[in-house]
Amino acid sequence: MLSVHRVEKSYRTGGMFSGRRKKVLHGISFECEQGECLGIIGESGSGKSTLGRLLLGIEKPDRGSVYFEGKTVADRKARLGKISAVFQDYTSSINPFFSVEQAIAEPLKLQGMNRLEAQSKIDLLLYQVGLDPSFRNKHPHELSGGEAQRVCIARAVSTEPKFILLDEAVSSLDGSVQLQVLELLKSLREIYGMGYIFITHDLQAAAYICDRVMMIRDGRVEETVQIGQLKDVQSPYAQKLLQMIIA
Ligand SMILES: Nc1ncnc2c1ncn2[C@@H]1O[C@H](COP(=O)(O)OP(=O)(O)OP(=O)(O)O)[C@@H](O)[C@H]1O
Repeated sequence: MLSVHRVEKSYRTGGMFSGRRKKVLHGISFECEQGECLGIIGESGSGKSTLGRLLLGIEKPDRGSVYFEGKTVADRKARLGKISAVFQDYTSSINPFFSVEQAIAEPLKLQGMNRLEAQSKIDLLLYQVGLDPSFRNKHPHELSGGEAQRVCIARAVSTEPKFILLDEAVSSLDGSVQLQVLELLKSLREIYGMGYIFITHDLQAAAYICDRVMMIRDGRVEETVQIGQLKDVQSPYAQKLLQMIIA
């Protein structure tokens, strides 16, 4: 379904005229099946968000390729409405001048849905993410972090994508709100059957929601493991991450 072949990415370092580059991703390959929740975990700076941007097709790899349903994600048509994303920074993810209704309606309009259909879809989505209809006319500054992230999730789900990329989507939320949003993501996955790519530095959150986790270190895949086999990880780095949860 989502297939990544030997992607490499580097960025220029030391200013515009510097020839120096830092390699961030070193030949990463993996696959993610329809309906699967794959966690991508690693320490800060390991390249998780860079990999996420390549999966979304918003940045191109220097080498290698990302295919979704057999087509390259570089082709916007191949991914429009089929892959969506929720980021950590929910406050800047929503246009501050938009009401909740307008924010959720935006991707539906892009898909050509008419106003009447969009209205009933927004009602359903608000209900599914646990927000009552009075939220329709609120603006981002009137929402708590958890409420704003629910709006971002409603918008990401609105086009019924095959995949949602969640980049540190619960990391800024308080413990209990984080758990509520993870529960929400689980229930939406049951309703819509979509897959998640769950990028996080938090192995505990990944263990809660993912079927499988891929651990990356310095831009390389260190180990990939089914959640049920987490305690049997082999590499010292994976064992260290595991120890951090147990401790
Ligand atoms: N646009 C960019 N230009 C230059 N360097 C970049 C760019 N994006 C990322 N990097 C560098 O690539 C490396 C990996 O960054 P990335 O954000 O992918 O890591 P991460 O694992 O998501 O980290 P975090 O958990 O802190 O968000 C870092 O050293 C970062 O400084």
